[in-house]
Amino acid sequence: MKPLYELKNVYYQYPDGTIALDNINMKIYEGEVVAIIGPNGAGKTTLLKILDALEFPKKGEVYFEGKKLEERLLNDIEFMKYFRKKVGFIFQDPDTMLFSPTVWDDVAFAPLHLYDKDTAIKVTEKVINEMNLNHIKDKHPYNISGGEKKKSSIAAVLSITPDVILMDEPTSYLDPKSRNYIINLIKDLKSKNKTIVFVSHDPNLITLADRCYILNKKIIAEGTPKEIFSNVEILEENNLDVPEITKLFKLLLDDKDLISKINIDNLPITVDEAYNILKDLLKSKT
Ligand SMILES: Nc1ncnc2c1ncn2[C@@H]1O[C@H](COP(=O)(O)OP(=O)(O)OP(=O)(O)O)[C@@H](O)[C@H]1O
Repeated sequence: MKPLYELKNVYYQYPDGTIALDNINMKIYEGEVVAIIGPNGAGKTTLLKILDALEFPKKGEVYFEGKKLEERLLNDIEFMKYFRKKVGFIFQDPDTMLFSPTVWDDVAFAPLHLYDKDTAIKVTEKVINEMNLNHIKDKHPYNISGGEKKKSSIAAVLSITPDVILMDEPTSYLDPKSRNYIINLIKDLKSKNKTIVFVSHDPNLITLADRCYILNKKIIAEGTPKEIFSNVEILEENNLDVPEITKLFKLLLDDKDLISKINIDNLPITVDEAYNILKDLLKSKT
């Protein structure tokens, strides 16, 4: 199967000399959910910008559907329209994405550029309803809460029904209920075979990924979320959060008196996983 994206030896340096990405090789397949984790300043946002063709590598190449993403290609109006409809980027800071007089106008902005007026209105209403934004649709985006801004900015991207969704910290600014909403949204998008690449520190979100990369300018590790989170040393070395529940199980497994009693292949990342392990363990003892 051909990858949707292929990055070959990608190197990116900002004009002030800061090296953000160094020798990145990566393939992303259609329908995959890929999580990017890494410490502050690791180049995660820069990588998403490169996948969205907002920036281009200074060395190396990025291919999308076999075509090399470069300025020349994006200057081709046909391709640019195709690509902007196909790939949506949800920025970390919703303020950078909301600029219209009302939330409704922000969600309608891209559809009005892509479709005829009636279709644009229909898709806008649909997303506003699906994302429960009716109560704020006539408000100015300055006058809504951080979480509502985040949801509005997500709606503004989903309104173009992109096949590929790039998300930078989608659960930041959100309370537990809204975080769960995003988790369910990602599950739903995954079930519709959307390709999702997200940057996050949230273990509940990262467990949804098929694959996970640790990035720190270079690719430090790649694997399933379970493989990555079981490697507590590599997480700590790269200044990454180890979920508390994972730490607890590591302590239990490191306890020589308990070792023979706990038999698990991978450390749990979430409370649900830990619950299932403990449930089986307790059942086997009764
Ligand atoms: N416009 C810019 N000009 C110069 N340097 C920049 C610019 N934007 C980012 N950088 C630098 O590039 C590096 C990578 O930044 P990037 O925003 O991609 O990291 P990140 O992993 O997303 O960080 P965070 O987790 O803090 O959001 C950092 O050292 C950052 O200071």
